Amino acid sequence: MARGEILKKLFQSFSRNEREAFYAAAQEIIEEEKSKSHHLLAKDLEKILHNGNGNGKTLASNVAPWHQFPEPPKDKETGLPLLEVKQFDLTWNHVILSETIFDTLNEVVLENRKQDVLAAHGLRPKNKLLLCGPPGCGKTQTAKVLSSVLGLPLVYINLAAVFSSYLGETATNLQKIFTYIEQDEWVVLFDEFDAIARDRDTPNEHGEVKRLVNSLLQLIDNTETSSLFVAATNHEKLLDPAVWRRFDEVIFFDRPTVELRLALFTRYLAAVRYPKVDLTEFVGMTEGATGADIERICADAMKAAILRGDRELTEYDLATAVKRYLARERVICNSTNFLTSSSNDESV
Ligand SMILES: Nc1ncnc2c1ncn2[C@@H]1O[C@H](COP(=O)(O)OP(=O)(O)OP(=O)(O)O)[C@@H](O)[C@H]1O
Repeated sequence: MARGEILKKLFQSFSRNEREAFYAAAQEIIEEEKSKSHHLLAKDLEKILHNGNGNGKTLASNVAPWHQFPEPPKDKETGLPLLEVKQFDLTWNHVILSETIFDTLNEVVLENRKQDVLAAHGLRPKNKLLLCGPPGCGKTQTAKVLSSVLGLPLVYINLAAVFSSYLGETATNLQKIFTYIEQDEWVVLFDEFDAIARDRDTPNEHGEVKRLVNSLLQLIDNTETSSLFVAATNHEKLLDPAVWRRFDEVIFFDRPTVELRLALFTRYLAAVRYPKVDLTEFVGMTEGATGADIERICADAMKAAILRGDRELTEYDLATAVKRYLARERVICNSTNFLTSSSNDESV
């Protein structure tokens, strides 16, 4: 329909208070912008239409849900979905990162937002990121924030689940995933990227696995969508160095420094008052803790204060929570040492 006609429909439906007709006309405008490849404008309009003034209420709450994502593909053997689609409403305040990582990610966001401008100069944005580092240091959280700030849904793919015991089936699963992804624009998170390399050390399988990694990276390179691909791994050393080179950016999420631990404590205690607590003491006691550890310590301390009926957190609450964390770490460390030494004994 000509643009003038759609605009007339939009205005008429508004003046007659016909919500469904208004919604339909607005949707037509969004589709028209998409067909002109004005994807960012279309996304912005969609957001305004569906989230209104940010109070979470949908304009057309009595109409069908705004965005029905297509049904995810499933693994033939297990019948389990190969991916999940999620939407988040997070900002950069929801992840505590070093300045260097933040700057790199900001650059990636800018390039992806302005991909039309780059394309006009024959350039493409960085769209393949490899996030490495120990568990609980914010890799998944970063992918969620990236999807939020780019205004795109997050497609979550756990590669450990995709890698079927039959390698042939794995290739089919990857193909199914990319057929799905090509239907729209997303941030795509391949979690446990090392699953490709893990437990497959027989010479034959190794060659096969290499082919799979290459085919996955080729699928990413050749995809028609302008999605952002993020791979995350806790075991980057298991990956072939040649794989690293295929990513536009490799970002290492290390355990947080003193400054970052202080920022994490401050972030995760934001909901309570603690005027008599000196956080630096606890920051010092938690060297080696991850973001997830500090989040748990803060939650434990806050729960203790709340259940006691206090509105203020005390030194004692935090000290108890930190001690509990340290004890837990000792248990984990001892049992890992025990498991390692007994497996060494067996091999002797
Ligand atoms: N840098 C961080 N800033 C803010 N929160 C963090 C950070 N790191 C971890 N967290 C908190 O810990 C939770 C777990 O972290 P996340 O899942 O992002 O870790 P991960 O590195 O992806 O670990 P895994 O490899 O086990 O998936 C997050 O949901 C978040 O609440």
